[in-house]
Amino acid sequence: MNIALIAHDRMKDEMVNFVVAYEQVFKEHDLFATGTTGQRIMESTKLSVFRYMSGPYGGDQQIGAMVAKNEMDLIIFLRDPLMAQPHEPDISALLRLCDVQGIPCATNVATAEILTKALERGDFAWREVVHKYKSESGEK
Ligand SMILES: O=C(CO)COP(=O)(O)O
Repeated sequence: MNIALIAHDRMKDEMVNFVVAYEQVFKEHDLFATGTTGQRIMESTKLSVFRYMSGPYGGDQQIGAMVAKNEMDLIIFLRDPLMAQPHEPDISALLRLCDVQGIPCATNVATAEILTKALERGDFAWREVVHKYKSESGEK
């Protein structure tokens, strides 16, 4: 599965602690992140993370492009609910695209934990059908 990990600055410690706790689950998957979040995760784990640009410089939009193409299977996006972000339109756009494509998206750690346990249990197997269809149909 393709999984995106994104955290705003005041949420980054929480993200790192979460990913460390579930490293054994995440190591079975392809991980993507915005720039700084990905760097922090790689510094604290043995995981390899494909890093897009930092969020304010377009990273949310780059991940959004994958979501638009139905290539992302799960998003964990620990948003800061108490601080306005300069790139709020990009954040809203990413969340909107998750709803367009029906992609599970956790915006707090409690939801992230439930979705990660579901991932571990194999509840995301339905996404393999999407990947298979896309590769067989040549859909871009
Ligand atoms: O701003 C972000 C998401 O909106 C996160 O970006 P960084 O991971 O580069 O800090």
